[in-house]
Amino acid sequence: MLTVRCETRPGIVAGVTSYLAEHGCNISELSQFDDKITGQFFMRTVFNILPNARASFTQIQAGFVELADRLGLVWQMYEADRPARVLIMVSRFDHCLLDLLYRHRKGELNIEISAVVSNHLDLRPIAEREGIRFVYLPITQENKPAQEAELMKLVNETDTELVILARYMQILSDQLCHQLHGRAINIHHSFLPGFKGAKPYHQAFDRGVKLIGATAHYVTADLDEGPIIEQSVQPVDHAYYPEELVALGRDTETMALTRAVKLHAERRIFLSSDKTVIFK
Ligand SMILES: Nc1nc2c(c(=O)[nH]1)N[C@@H](CN(C=O)c1ccc(C(=O)N[C@@H](CCC(=O)O)C(=O)O)cc1)CN2
Repeated sequence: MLTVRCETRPGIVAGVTSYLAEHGCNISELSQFDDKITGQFFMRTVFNILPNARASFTQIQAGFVELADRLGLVWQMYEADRPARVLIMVSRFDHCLLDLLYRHRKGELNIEISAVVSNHLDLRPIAEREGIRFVYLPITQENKPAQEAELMKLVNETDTELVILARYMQILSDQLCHQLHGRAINIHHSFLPGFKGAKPYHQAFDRGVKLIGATAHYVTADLDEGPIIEQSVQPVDHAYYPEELVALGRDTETMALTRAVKLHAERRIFLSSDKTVIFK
């Protein structure tokens, strides 16, 4: 797989596809977007190296540098089926963790789970039952910097590519958000931009909405403001009390988060300033 982003200009698609064809590759998937507002160009290509190709993946990767520099590309080339290494952060709610573990076990998510990290012990049995390392990092205002440093040490030691906040209920510091820029996904239990912060289902009940939802987004220092990846909604009516909205919300949350993780793991998402470009 090859992902590319750059200032838009003629000849990028032709240059890239010609290079791959000349090196004995067959393109099986190609998506592109030319953002006329930002002047940015995005492309994702899936290709296979034909049996009679004279170049190996490593040689194709190395040979691409000259073309990429000439076209001013920001690019990455991957072994398409290499799983993305993820670390899952949880607090006390288990529904998003259980759904991710189930989809992973069923082979629906091309991920490798390096650890489950929590500020509570409630969900340790779930992780241990799956044979996944569980790391307990309780958070207080006093120990937050030290605990976040422990988290980053774990992220680096395990070569984690994506941190998933699966209803993790502590606010990450600005420094940690900067360190995890573009590689931390949170599930917010409302249809953003509505009902930010804590207790969105009670806010929804008080407002009398007819739809509730959940939003998976990249984590930024601005709470619930990160670039949106996936949203899911469900119809409700006057008969849904807050506890019923919470119960229904478990469906929208798991659906939005799992889809977002799948899109990230398949390298289908590009960050474009404070928004996303996604090739589904
Ligand atoms: N820097 C960020 N950190 C986190 C974000 C984010 O968008 N940016 N999202 C949250 C998840 N979340 C909403 O989706 C959320 C979680 C917790 C709170 C909150 O007020 N927490 C209290 C403590 C609550 C507790 O201990 O149970 C607090 O931290 O003071 C608001 C929103 C995850 N982190």
